[in-house]
Amino acid sequence: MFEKMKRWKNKEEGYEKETILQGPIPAHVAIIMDGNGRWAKKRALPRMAGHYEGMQTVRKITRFANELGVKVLTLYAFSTENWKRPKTEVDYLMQLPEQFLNTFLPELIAENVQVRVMGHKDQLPLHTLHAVDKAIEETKQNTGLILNFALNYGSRAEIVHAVQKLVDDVQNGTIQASDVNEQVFHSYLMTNDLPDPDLLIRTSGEIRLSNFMLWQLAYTEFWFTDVLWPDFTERHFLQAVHEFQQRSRRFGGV
Ligand SMILES: CC(C)Oc1ccc(CN(CCC(N)=O)C(=O)c2cnn(Cc3ccccc3)c2-c2ccc3sccc3c2)cc1
Repeated sequence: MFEKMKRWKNKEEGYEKETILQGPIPAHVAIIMDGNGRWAKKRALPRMAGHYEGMQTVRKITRFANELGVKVLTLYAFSTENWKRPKTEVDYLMQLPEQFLNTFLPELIAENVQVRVMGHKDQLPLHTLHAVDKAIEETKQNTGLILNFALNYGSRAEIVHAVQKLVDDVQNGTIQASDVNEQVFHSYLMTNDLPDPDLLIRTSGEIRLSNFMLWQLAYTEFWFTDVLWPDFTERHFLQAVHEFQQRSRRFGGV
């Protein structure tokens, strides 16, 4: 009994922030944020309540990742195509970024966070686009955590677009076909000035990549959890980082 208790205690201790800070902190964490709708349904709430709670979790985890010393946090708001959603929900979703930035931008600036967008922001409604461009502009000098939102992002489209640009450059003589290697190819991707993710987290029990960063995740540790995104806490984030530390220790070993 005592042994069991001790093991359980150690398990608990494994996730203390102080313990985690003694090990390697993943420089780039990518999160597929999934489960807002299910969270709302479980509580017989409208789906928008799930998105609102999901946005609160974005705020909480951004703050915590920055505290831990994570360098890049890439967030993919995994959402089925908007055309499948009722108009009220799409309208709500499109105003959520402004609400998020209006209340959180001052804190992001104070925390030296740099807001970035990866993907096609031009398809956002003008009012959303203005809020996003303002946040990018007002934080681009910051040198702390890079908060990178994947918007209207698809990895295969990103790779095809990189190939198209590469072919153009070979044809117009900018580079020789023989010069092309993995580093050159990476420079044509949207993440060309970011390190590959060290840790990928996906919530709500889905075990899929959903066309997300397929090239960049080649050597990334994956951590899946049944926890729904609105229920995701700093403690879950610590569990994922602890797991990452356990694995990278083995990676170092033979
Ligand atoms: C710089 C950043 C703050 O600005 C933007 C951020 C995102 C978008 C694109 N966007 C909303 C519009 C759309 N494409 O549906 C989504 O990707 C999308 C789809 N579901 N959810 C709900 C959700 C909320 C929280 C977690 C997962 C999903 C979101 C969504 C809406 C508002 C916020 S705020 C922080 C995250 C977030 C996510 C546009 C601008």
